[in-house]
Amino acid sequence: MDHFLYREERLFAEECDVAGLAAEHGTPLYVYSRATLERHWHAFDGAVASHPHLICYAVKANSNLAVLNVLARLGSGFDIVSGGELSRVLEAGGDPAKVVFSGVGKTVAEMELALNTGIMCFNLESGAELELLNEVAGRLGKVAPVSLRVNPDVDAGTHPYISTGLKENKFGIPMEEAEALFARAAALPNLAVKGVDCHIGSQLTELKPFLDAMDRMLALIDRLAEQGIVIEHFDVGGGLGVTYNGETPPHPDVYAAAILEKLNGRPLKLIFEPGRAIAANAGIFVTQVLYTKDNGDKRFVIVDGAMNDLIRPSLYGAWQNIIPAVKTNEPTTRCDVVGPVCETGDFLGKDRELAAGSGDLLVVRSAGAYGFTMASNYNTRPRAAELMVDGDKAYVVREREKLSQLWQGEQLLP
Ligand SMILES: Cc1ncc(COP(=O)(O)O)c(C=O)c1O
Ligand SMILES: N[C@@H](CCCC[NH3+])C(=O)O
Repeated sequence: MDHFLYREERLFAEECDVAGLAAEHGTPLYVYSRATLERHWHAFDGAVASHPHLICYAVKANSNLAVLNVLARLGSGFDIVSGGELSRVLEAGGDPAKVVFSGVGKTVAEMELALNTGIMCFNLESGAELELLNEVAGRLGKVAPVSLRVNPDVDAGTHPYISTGLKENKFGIPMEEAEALFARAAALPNLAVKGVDCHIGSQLTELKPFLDAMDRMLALIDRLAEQGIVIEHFDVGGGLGVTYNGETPPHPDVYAAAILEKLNGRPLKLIFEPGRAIAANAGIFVTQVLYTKDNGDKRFVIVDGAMNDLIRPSLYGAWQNIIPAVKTNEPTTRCDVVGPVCETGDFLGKDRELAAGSGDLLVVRSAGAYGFTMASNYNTRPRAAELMVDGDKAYVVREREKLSQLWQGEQLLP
C-alpha cells in the first residue's frame, strides 16, 4: 500500500498533509514514511523467512540516523562502504555484528575501526586489500572475517554509471583470479574466509542478470568446496529496482524464490544488501515554485529545490515523478522543472505536464534513496531539512542546514 496518497486534492504522507508539513518546516524538504520503510524491509525479510539469512540494508541509499534506527529496531543488518557509515550505524543503535563492509578503497583507519568494532564481514575487492587487511588485523591481534567480492561479468542492463558487475567496472575480483585469491586468503593467519559476495548493479528490473550471476557464483562456491574452502554465506548484494516510471521489477517474494531455487539446497546463509528497494519509495522531496518563465516555446518552472538537493535527474538523466502537493483545476502546461543552480543540467524533470504557478508546492516522488545522501552544498546552498512521518506525527530527523555551518572550519588569511 502506498503511504503517499491524495485525500481529496491534498497529498498526504501517511496521516500528515504534505502542504502542511511544508508550511511548518519550509522547503526544500525531504519527507520519509516510517511505515513504508518498515513494510519494504519486512517484504525482503519475509521473502526469505524459510532460509537462514540477513538483510543488510545499504546505508548509502539513505543514511539518516532515524532511518537507520527504524531498521535497526527491526533487527536489520547494514552494508557500509566507509568508516563514516559504520559510525552512523553505531550512532543509530545498529549491531556491528550484523555489518558487512563493502567498497574498493578501504583505508587502514577504516579497517582498524571495523576490526575494533567487531563487524560481521569485510567484503574484499582486491588482492592488495586482502594483504593489507591481514597485516592490519595481525597488528591488532585479530582475525578478520572476510568474503571476496567476485565480479561475475554479467550485464545488469542498467544505466552504465550504476552497473557494477561487468569486467570493465572497477568493482570486485575477476572470476579468473577468484580461486587463487580465496586460497591465499585461507592461508593467511589473520583472515578467516566466511563468504562469497557479488553485486552487479543498481535499479535492476529483470531477474535474469541476478540469476546469471548466481549461476557463476554458485559454480565458484562448488569449485572452492572441492579445494576444501568451505563457504558459510553467500552475499548476493543489492540492486533490486523500484518503480519510478512504470518499471515492473520483481517483487522481493519472486526475487527471493528464484534465488532459493538456484541455491538448490546448498546450506549457505544468504545476505541481501538492498538499498533503493527499501528507501526510494519511502521518501518524497517537496519543493516550492519560485517563478515560471517562458522562453520561446519552452516553459520553465523554477523551484527552490535543485540538483544539489537531488542529483539523480542531472547525473543519470533519471526520471522521477513530479506531482502537485495540492491538485488544482488550472490547465496544465508542458514544462521543465528546474532549480536555481547555475548549471544547464540543473533540472528535476523535463517535459512534464503540470499546472504550477509561483508559490505552489511540487513533490518529487521516489526520493527516499540516493536523494539526501547525494546532496551537496554547491552554490552555497544549505542542505534541506529531513522529516520522518509516523502516522499523524512528523519528526524533524535532520534540521535544515544553517548558512554558518557551510563555512565552519574555513579560515581567512592572517
Ligand atoms: C556493494 C553494494 N551493495 C548494495 C548496494 C545497494 O544497491 P541498491 O540500492 O541498488 O539496492 C550497492 C549500490 O549499488 C552496492 O554497491
Ligand atoms: N546513486 C545511484 C545508485 C548507485 C548505487 C551505489 N552503488 C542512484 O541514484 O541511482
